Amino acid sequence: MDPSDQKHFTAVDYVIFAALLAASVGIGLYHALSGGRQRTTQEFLMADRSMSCLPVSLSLIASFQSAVAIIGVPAEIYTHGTQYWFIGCAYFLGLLIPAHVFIPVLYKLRLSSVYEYLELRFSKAVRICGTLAFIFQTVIYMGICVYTPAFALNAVTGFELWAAVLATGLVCTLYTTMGGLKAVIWTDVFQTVVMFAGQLAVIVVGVHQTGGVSEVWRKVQEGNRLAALDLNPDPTERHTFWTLGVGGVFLMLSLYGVNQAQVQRYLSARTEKEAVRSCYMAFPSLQLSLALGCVMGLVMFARYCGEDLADKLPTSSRDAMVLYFVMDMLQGLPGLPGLFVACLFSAALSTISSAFNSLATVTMEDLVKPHFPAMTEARATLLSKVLAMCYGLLCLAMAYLTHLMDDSVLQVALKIFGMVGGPVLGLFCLGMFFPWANSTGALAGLGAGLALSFWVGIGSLLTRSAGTRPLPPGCRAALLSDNTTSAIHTAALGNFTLSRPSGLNRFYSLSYMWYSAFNCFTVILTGLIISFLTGPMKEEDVTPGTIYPLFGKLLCFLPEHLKEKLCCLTPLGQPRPPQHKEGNGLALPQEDGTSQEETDTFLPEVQTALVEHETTV
Ligand SMILES: O=C(O)CCCC[C@@H]1SC[C@@H]2NC(=O)N[C@@H]21
Ligand code: NA
Repeated sequence: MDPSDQKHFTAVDYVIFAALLAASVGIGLYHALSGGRQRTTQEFLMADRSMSCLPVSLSLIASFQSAVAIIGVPAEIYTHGTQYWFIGCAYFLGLLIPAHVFIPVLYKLRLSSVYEYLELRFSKAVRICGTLAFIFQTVIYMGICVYTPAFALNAVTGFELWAAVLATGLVCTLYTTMGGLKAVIWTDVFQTVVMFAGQLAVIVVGVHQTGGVSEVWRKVQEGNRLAALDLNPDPTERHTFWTLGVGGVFLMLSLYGVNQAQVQRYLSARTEKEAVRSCYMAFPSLQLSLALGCVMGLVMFARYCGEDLADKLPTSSRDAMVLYFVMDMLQGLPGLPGLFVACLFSAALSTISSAFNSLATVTMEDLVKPHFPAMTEARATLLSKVLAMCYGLLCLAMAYLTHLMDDSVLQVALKIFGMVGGPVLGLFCLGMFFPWANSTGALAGLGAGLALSFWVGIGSLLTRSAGTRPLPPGCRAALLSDNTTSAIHTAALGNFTLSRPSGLNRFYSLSYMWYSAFNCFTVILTGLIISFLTGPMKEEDVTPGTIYPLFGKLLCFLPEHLKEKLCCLTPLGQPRPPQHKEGNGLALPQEDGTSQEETDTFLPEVQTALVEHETTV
């Protein structure tokens, strides 16, 4: 890249970027010195369960909208067209099911770690496996999130790579360690606003500099970037309505239904209704952030017509190109490049802080506290803070590994969610919807799910399965300028049919958008088969409140007596006929027989069961 193309920041830009970091630290400091001053784990990890739905809903967006999406979505649209936008269809069920299936079950159990559910429903071993899977997935994902903004910045502006990574990591560790979940949620709110502002600025300036909306629309149409509804049922087709709209639902459920970072936000809400409302309020913000990313990609296409700017960039990665486009648009408008960089780092910080905090929570609740029940509050809180710091340093190391991957960062992130989040989602579905499932089945299911998902995931990396090659560059204006160019493009389009993979290669070329669904079903199927082979659980052996009567709801048209016969169809929260269970089984009668619906508070018998269970362990 010749020096004339190097984009530079003005002093104003650095001031805006520094102001963002300072504001985040300020919010963290405020929550460290106000309220209960983060002296208990209930406050540090659960925000005293006092949050209202607005900050929770914005924090839900921020947790999984990082620089990966800010850079990755425009790069995706630029390269492959707007097919990816259909993932927005997955947001309906992707948020409705968490709101009406997962939250009602998880909220009433008043957990701190979502993996406590796995012990209540199955066994301690299943809980530990779920926790370890989550830690593995989140540490890798954090690495990508820290590395992405720093790498993109460095590629375009020469901004010192490791200075940016360290700045991000340290600032984030600082305010997360000081202010706990309250600080993380309120910085998420602030950072989400900065994120939207930065993307909007680029779009407005970009459209203006590319000749206005009609000009952008014309070029985008000619470059055939506007994807039609692709109903191709082929599961190896990378992006179709089915892989994005249906496969995407399972991706959303693994994140917004059972991921610790999101569940912790639901559980930090004042009441269950506030938690459900925050899910509904997340919907428009999610659609807005998806739209901003896609429109930014279209404007970028109208500007460069699909060229890869190889002569201007040291790397052919489309991700870096997005930053080049932004600096190209905002150059000469002092403060705006700084705003966009602030937007990029806001996206990264809000995701990384959520990851730190949720990692510290599950490590404390699932791995430490069960072995040190007598630990004092002060020591537990101190240990939580030390953990947040250790995870911060660990993710800087993961950032280094990330730059070894040459795939688009969005693709890598979504693959990780599918490979690990999918099996964990399957574990929770097995537990909530199938009362017969036992812990042997759950462990076998999780093992099968992870084994298969890594086989497919690594297989697809090794075979570099063709997948969908990028659409050819070019807007008609460029084409018409030179007949030979159009001849070359026609030729390129001509042999554009993909070589149909066969046999095992077909298995490896399964679209990464199907990983979540595929792995989820593998876990459920294997889990049920093993459970029936090793003696299915009886309804009365299952801990009260850990089952969601899915079939009861689906078959609500059946007469009551038939439902009773099918055992698991007692609707959620109906008083169970009193029965006594000897031994250390978790099943205990509900003394007062109140329906769970009425009690938004902790189920007393589950509390005693858990304590009893732990003392006998
Ligand atoms: O942006 C990231 O850090 C991760 C990539 C996006 C994760 C998924 S994609 C569907 C859903 N919508 C979002 O905004 N994030 C999640
Ligand atoms: Na974020």
